[in-house]
Amino acid sequence: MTHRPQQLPADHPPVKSGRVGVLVVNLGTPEAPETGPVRRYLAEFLSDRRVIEIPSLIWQPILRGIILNTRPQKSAAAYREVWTDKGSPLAAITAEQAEALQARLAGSVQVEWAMRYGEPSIPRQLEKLMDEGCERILLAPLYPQYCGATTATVVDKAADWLRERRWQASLRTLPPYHDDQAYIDALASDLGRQLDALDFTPEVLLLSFHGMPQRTLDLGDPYHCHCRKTARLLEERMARPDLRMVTTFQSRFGRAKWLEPATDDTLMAEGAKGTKRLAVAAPGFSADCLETLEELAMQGKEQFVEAGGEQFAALSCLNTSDPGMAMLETIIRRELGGWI
Ligand SMILES: C=CC1=C(C)c2cc3[nH]c(cc4nc(cc5[nH]c(cc1n2)c(C)c5CCC(=O)O)C(CCC(=O)O)=C4C)c(C)c3C=C
Ligand SMILES: [Fe+2]
Ligand SMILES: [Fe+2]
Repeated sequence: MTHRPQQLPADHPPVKSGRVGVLVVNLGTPEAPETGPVRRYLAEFLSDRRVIEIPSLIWQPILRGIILNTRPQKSAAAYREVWTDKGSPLAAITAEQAEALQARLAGSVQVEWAMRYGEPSIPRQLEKLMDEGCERILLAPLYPQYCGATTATVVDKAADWLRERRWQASLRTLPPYHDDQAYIDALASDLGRQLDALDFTPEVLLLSFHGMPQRTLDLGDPYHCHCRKTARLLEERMARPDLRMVTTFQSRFGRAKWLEPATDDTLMAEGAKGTKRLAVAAPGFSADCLETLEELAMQGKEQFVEAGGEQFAALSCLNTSDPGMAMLETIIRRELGGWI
């Protein structure tokens, strides 16, 4: 058979090609700090089988019958405490990170951002990148520590989109970077700067990571080990012998046993045993969000002070700081090797 150059029909859309896309992804957030939007967000999030590993037949009645009738109102009130004129902090900061990354990577790649739950969705943004001619796409879940409930579910969502397409883009995924020198250096420098700018000298620096059910560790999820390794490397890198560093897990949900020690219990225990000055950082969160701005900075302060603590500071996440963006540029450029 002879090969003939392909002829596109006259009404075929123009074919752009050969570009490289980067899609940065974070968890997701409601559209507004009101009960209805928070219920929609929680319904999607808490129906993910990677997040709640209970058979649907048992879990869905509990979710629909109890949780979605009680939690949205309470969570909406918490979201209102941190909402900004640019919307949810998590979405606003993720958008700014994508913009800053686009400026750093200049013309060679197109950067977009997505939320795993809610909008802008992963399929919508992958579609946008492909429409712009990106046939190679790096999917970058901004979770330094790998977890089935976060990293894997981003990849699942992208794979669902690929499955529906005749013409697939080539996808790569950003590996976890919990022990990457660029990440540890960025945290050490940014947290060091923030600690030095405080008007008091903390005795304790709490490193609070998002919690997970203990069962996921027993089943082999590397999340807990990744958090512990980040904390160990960070402590070594910060080299502050006068600062006691303690690793904890926050945001316990439901009745099952979660990873310990819990952040809230630890804050109360520190206050009760005479620690007066404490700072808390959340190295596993790429962007400030409800869990850092409300749960740590507001509730955490209350827990510490009520138990006897005196001075408390919640340090910012890397967000769009120079060390944070330089780190993201480094790890993303490395993963784009051979593509740009
Ligand atoms: C069983 C429930 C949950 C698991 C497992 C879980 C894991 C997990 N979550 C994050 C990061 C974030 N979680 C955030 C909010 C949030 N998380 C849960 C529940 C679980 N998370 C709920 C119900 C909520 C919503 C708020 C509330 O009602 O309390 C956020 C913030 C989102 C925002 O809009 O600001 C982040 C970020 C990680 C990294 C993780 C596992 C490692
Ligand atoms: Fe969470
Ligand atoms: Fe929380």
